[in-house]
Amino acid sequence: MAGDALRAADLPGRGRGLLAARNIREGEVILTEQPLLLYPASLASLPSFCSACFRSFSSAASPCPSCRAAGFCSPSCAAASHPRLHAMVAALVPPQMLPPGFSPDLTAAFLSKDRTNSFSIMEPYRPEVPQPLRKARAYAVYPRASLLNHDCLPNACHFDYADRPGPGNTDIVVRALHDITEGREVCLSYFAANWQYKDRQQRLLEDYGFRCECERCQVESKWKQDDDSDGGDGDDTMEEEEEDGGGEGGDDGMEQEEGDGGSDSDDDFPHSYFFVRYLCNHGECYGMLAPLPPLPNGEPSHVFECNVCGNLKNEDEINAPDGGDSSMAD
Ligand SMILES: C[S@@+](CC[C@H](N)C(=O)[O-])C[C@H]1O[C@@H](n2cnc3c(N)ncnc32)[C@H](O)[C@@H]1O
Repeated sequence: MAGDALRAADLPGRGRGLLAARNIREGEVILTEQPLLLYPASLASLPSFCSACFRSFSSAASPCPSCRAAGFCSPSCAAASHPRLHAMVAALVPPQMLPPGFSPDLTAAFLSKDRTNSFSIMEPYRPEVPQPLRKARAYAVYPRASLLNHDCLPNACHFDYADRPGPGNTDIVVRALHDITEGREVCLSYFAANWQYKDRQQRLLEDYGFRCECERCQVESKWKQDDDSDGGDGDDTMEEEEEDGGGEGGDDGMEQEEGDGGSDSDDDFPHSYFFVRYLCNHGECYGMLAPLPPLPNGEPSHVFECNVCGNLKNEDEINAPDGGDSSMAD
């Protein structure tokens, strides 16, 4: 598809955001870019992943000769960013000026607190690992993707392919969930789309500093107060706290209260189509199902890919009465 799909704009009450610079087709890759900044999610994650490329180790790691905390999967990674950071800090700042205990890894841990602009690069999905225990291996800030605002009914979602061989494994790929008209804002959901209203609002206020007034929140704010039983969530977008032991889980609450005034009529739950079509029901991954890019002849692919478990689903299965809880990958 020709032409840049996105343009940045100042949006009242939302800071900057990205608008569709032209009509965008469902499944289109609307943005692919390299991180501006990439750092480990926590010191604890360092032994599991290469500290330069963030791929899982397939053989024994070579420890960083400077800090011994980090490890590398190959000589080229060992010569890459992390050792250069040690050297740069040493060259720029005389050792006596460094605060006690300073290390690049500590710096990375501080950077990981910058929650609002970072995307989590998650551990690979494994069905046996419950979503609350799935951790980020790294955080990444991207020049343009970090301008994407949140909507609880997003029109795009992002993919990362951290263990993919070759260059670009930490690039972000943003795809359109459905057709987007020129001029519309392109938004992601900053966490799994099935979170309950109160959990969404709490997270967005506490971690991102705003009260969400999207179309979905306007409807759901009128619903009976959600149960207070869990703060469940399964965040994989703009990054997730790791050190607090998780505490976030895939919340299966398709959330309207049942009984006691709750009703599942279309009037009360006008966005049910969104969850049927775009929420992955494979295992408990709660990822977004985004159509694959359009075919060379411009036709929609009719195949959807989950951005968490990688499951592929035919549109026919999604439209099946049982929601098609099987997959092309199975
Ligand atoms: C990743 S940044 C997105 C880019 C940001 N708007 C900017 O100007 O840099 C996340 C921040 O954008 C703002 N934001 C994102 N979605 C929003 C929304 N739906 N309504 C209001 N503000 C939003 C919040 O300030 C949030 O902390």
